[in-house]
Amino acid sequence: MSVLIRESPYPMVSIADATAMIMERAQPLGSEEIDALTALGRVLANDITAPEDIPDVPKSAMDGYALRAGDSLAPRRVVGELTAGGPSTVTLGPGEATRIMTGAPMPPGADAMIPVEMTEERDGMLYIQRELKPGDYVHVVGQDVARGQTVLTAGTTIGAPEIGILATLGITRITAYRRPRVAVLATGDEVVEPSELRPGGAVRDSNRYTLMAAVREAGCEPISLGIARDDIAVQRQAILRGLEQADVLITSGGVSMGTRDLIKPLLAELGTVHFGRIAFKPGKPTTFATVNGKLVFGLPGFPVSSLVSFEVFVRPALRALQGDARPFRPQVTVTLGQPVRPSPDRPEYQRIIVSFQEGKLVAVTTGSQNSSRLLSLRGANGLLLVPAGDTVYPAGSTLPALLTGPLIGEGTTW
Ligand SMILES: Nc1nc2c(c(=O)[nH]1)N[C@H]1C(S)=C(S)[C@@H](COP(=O)(O)OP(=O)(O)OC[C@H]3O[C@@H](n4cnc5c(N)ncnc54)[C@H](O)[C@@H]3O)O[C@H]1N2
Ligand code: MOO
Repeated sequence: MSVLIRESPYPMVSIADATAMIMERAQPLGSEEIDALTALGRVLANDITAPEDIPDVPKSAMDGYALRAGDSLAPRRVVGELTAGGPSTVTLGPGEATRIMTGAPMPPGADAMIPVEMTEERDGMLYIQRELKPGDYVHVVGQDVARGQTVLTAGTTIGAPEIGILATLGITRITAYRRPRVAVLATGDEVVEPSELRPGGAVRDSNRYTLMAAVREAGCEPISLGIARDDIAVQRQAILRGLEQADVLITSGGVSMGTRDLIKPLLAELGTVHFGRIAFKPGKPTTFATVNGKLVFGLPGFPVSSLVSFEVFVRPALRALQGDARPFRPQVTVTLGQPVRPSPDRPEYQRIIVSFQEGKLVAVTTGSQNSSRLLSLRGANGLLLVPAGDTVYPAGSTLPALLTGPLIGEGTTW
């Protein structure tokens, strides 16, 4: 029979030290050329400079008439019509105007335009109701983008506007950081596939599916390594298989003090364990190692500990590996909408719902913060940073929080 070890050989590190140990090893993986117009969610590896002015010629900003401002209020002869994309057939002389539509290039000779609402046209003549200055209602060359301007910087995550900017400039290929492949392994004799018949006392594997979804949300490619039972040879083989296929390995379970908690000794055998315990709740036994330069995270088995440890320690690393210039979630100050009891021995990341109310970010917790209660993460858009202690924080006091999802609000009210 194996023996229970009474004291962990791993020193308890602080959240800040754990983060520093991870982030110094989370360097971008390299880059590749990809299609720009389908690059949603990818991270740019190079700055993008505009190769041309947008617009490249002066254009009409409205539907109306192009004319010469110097002709003042005198009626003009209407000599043609210009549409966006149509042929440019007109050159304006003094006393002349041409109909022009929004987005059509200004004709030679014209220096302003007037919207149709400010005009009348009778018998081929244009009458205008106000004086114009040169440049009025004209979209000038380079007004939207100037040639040579840096329009996007390395480390930017491509969203819808960035795709539009690239399309506008005719940039159809970009260099993006490679997306990390992340292998996820569940461990435990009691853990079964959610689709299997569950023997009494067994636990369905929620962690692997939760973590793979979180990996995808973090912009990476998840690889499932299945469930490894609590056997050192089986787990060793699964870890090695994961490291062959992936850039990062995440395991779930088997990191605390039980006789079947095999992950820490295995990682120590295969590589270097940088820390094996964090003064942090939920997720004290979270373990970080490197094996042949690859990052390995041993996350706890409790479902909440697993996902909160992922959010706090793994996600920033995954964002940094793909070159994100801002790998961390934003930290804000929230006002408590209810009293909050701290954990006596460890700083705790309580799951909260943050909403914007009367000019303040107000946080309420998601109910019981038990490490096994996955419902405490349902609907949460933040993690409240509660320092260790004995004194309850009353409603109305303020604490720092990480925003992990969109703020709750009522939409626009004017
Ligand atoms: N004597 C001590 N015991 C424990 C300590 C300690 O310091 N001393 N730490 C506790 C803390 S804190 C945590 S967190 C847990 C984490 O333990 P493990 O990572 O070893 O997790 P397991 O024992 O394997 O499992 C814990 C719990 O989670 C369930 N589980 C496991 N895998 C999955 C999965 N894939 N999907 C869903 N649920 C899963 C498992 O059945 C257990 O109920 O240790 C404390 N113990
Ligand atoms: O760190 Mo454990 O997650 O407190 O239960």
